[in-house]
Formats: sequence, C-alpha cells, structure tokens
Amino acid sequence: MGTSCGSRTCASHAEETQREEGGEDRRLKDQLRRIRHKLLVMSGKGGVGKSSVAAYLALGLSQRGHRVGLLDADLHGPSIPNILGISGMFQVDEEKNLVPHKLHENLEVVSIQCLLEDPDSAVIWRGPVKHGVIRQFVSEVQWGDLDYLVIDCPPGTGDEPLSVAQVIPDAHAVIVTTPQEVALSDVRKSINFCRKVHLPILGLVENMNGLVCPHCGESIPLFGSEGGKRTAERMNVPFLGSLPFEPSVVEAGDSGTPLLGNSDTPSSFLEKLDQLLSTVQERCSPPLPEEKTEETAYKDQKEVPPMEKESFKVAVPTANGLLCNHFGHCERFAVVRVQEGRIVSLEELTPPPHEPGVLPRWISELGVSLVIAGGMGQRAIGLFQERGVRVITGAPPLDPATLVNSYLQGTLVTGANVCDH
Ligand SMILES: Nc1ncnc2c1ncn2[C@@H]1O[C@H](COP(=O)(O)OP(=O)(O)OP(=O)(O)O)[C@@H](O)[C@H]1O
Repeated sequence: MGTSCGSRTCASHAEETQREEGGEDRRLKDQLRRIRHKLLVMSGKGGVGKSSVAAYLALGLSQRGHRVGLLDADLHGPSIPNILGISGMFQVDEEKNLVPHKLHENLEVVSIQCLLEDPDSAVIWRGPVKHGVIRQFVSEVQWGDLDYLVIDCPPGTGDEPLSVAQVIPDAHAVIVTTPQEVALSDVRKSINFCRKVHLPILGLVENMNGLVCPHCGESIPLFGSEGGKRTAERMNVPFLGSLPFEPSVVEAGDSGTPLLGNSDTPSSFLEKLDQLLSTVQERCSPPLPEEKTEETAYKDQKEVPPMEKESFKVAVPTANGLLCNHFGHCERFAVVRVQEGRIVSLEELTPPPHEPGVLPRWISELGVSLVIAGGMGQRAIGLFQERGVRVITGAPPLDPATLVNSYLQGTLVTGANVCDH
C-alpha cells in the first residue's frame, strides 16, 4: 500500500489504482446490468460437445429473435471460431474496447483465439491471469444490450468456471454431458462444484444421446441411453433435453458452416435442438403462476422489503431443484445460510412426513428466520408467525440460490399466494 512508505508518489499511485479498480467495477456492473441472462456452458469432461452445444444455443436463440453474445472463455482450447467459421482478428475501438465479431444481426462473438496472435494483446488485455482475462472479456467488450450471453468454459471445475461464477454473480450453469457412466461421474462433480460456489444450475443437457439410423430411423445408443436424464433426476437438477449424435454436426463443425434451421434436409439434431431452445427460454423466463392471467399476476406483484439483520437462515421448499409451489407437499427444503449479506452455504434437507403443524416447527428448530415460498396455507403462515419466522409467499419457481440472491439484492418480486387455502 502506498500509505506504508509515506511517500506522496506511492500514496497517489495507490489512489490512482483504487480509482482504476473502482472504474472497472463500475464498468463491469454497468455491462452486466445490460445483459438479461448469462448462461455458463460447462462440462465435467472434455469432448462431450460442450462448445458445439454453446454455439448452437447461441445460434438458435439468436435465430429466435433474441440479441445474443457468445463468449469463448475456453482459454486452453478455444474452438468456437472454428465451429462458426470465424477467422481473423477482432477490431478494437479508440478506447481499446474490443468490438465483438458480428456473425449476423442478432449474434456477436468473442473468442480468445482471435486475440492470441495479436502482438498488442498483452497491452489490451492487461493482467494475463485467467480471472482478469475473463473479467475483461465481460467488462471491456462492447456487448451492448443483450438478452443472452452464452459463455463456453473449458471442461472441468477449474479456474475459469470459478472466475465466471465470481465475476458474474447471476450466471446460470448449463451442464453438458454424454450418456455413458465415465462422463456422468464427472458431471456429478460439476453439479457439486456449482453447489459449492453457489452457481445456480439452469439444467443438464445430454449430448450424443444415440445415433439415428438413416435407414430405419431407430436410435442406436452409441454411449448408452438417458444416463444424463437419470443423473439429473437423482441429483435434483432440471433436465433440459437430449441431442442425438449426428454425423452432419461433425462435418459442419469441421468446415465452419453450422447447421441452420432453414435447410430442407431433415435433421433429428435440429429437431431436438428446437425443443432444447424452448426449454431454455422457459427456464429463463419463469412462467406466471398457474390459474393466473398476465393482468392479475401483475396486479398482485409486490417488492419484498429486506430483513433487518445481515446474517440469517432462509428455507425454500423445492421439487426438482426449483421452488415448489405447494409448501406442504414439497420433496425437499433448501436451507440457505446468509452472512453479512452473502450466501455462505446451501444445504438440501428432506422434511419429516407431512402432518399439520410439523413443518413450521421443524423449520424454526433449524434456526431459520425467513421462508421464501410459492403458495402456503394461512394456518402454516400463522404457525410461522407465532415462532417469529417471516414468510414470503408468491415467489417465482426458480432455484433457491437465485431466489435468495435476488432477495438480498432487493430485486425479488412476488405475486399472489397461489396455494392460499
Ligand atoms: N451431437 C453431436 N453429433 C455429432 N457430433 C458432435 C455432436 N456434438 C459434438 N460433436 C462433435 O464432437 C467433437 C467435440 O465437440 P466439441 O468441441 O463441441 O466438444 P467439447 O466438449 O467442447 O470439447 P473440449 O472442451 O474438450 O474442446 C466435435 O468434432 C464436434 O463436431
């Protein structure tokens, strides 16, 4: 620190560094505010098709009219430019901000590969540490307003996904796997990694799930079948869908001419991709509560005031990893511990069998002081109140970490208590 030597030069240098860091923080926050959904595509193991899934997700979402950014953060083996047929260097504007490659109207791409041969890259991308590079990829690229930023991470649970989780606190993981056991044991590690670093999981994608026979149309299970789906169920993670193995995907990847939805050639890969895209869109924009029209749901919406204390426990009833609307009949409870305004742990617990009055007692004895629920009966609400536990009802069906984070950031908006009986 500059203050330790008492020199004016050192002190002013430290102030300048602090100012720069403050400026970078502001730039990063401003940038993140302009991007609605941040999807981190990761896999426990290499070669499962993670980059292909990231590229096709980005392409597909952009073809559906969304503004999409695709960030190739696979610092060791960037392959997005090859898959999409992008070559050459990126442009840099007067302020040394990187201008992403515009693949078409709605899709912009940035990859480390297009910077590596640039002799000036060290100047533009200061601090050649991975965390710094990823941070700069987000804050110093002219992404503009985006609906989705899809980030392709290297395989494994190393520095890069950790950096993304830290740099982008509201990122969601899309975990890609193939159906065979050797890949699934790695995917379990990825799921545990996400839980450890409180990176919410949007869901699991199973790639190369069978080859569709061109003669009879039957699916040949090249790497086993539906292992990813079973793992998702077992580990309480939403399953987003399967993509088949299709030789044209390899050819398209090798030639840099991705398959497009407007070709006349039938493609089971594109058919399944279409379903996957719909599921991703649905998961990113939670549906309005059942039995509600848009008008009544908005009428019921309210902002939630924060807790007075900074350290407390929150319980969220869940099913399949998401908030469950029916409080008394949920599969599990996520108990989230918050300290000094940040999530420090998340534990999933199985509740005792449902009987009137049991859950409020069990939850309050866990030391919980806030319950975030979808629907809850008045009797249970009353029992919580007697025990000094605050209840928020009408929360959307999202995963517990996202709900608690938005509560902490003051952005949790609730609708009506849909199970009020
Ligand atoms: N559904 C699919 N059908 C056929 N080939 C596929 C499919 N998905 C990916 N591939 C092919 O598999 C190979 C590996 O894919 P990709 O580079 O996307 O994997 P990856 O998991 O990102 O690998 P890594 O991160 O280890 O570089 C590529 O040749 C790609 O074209």
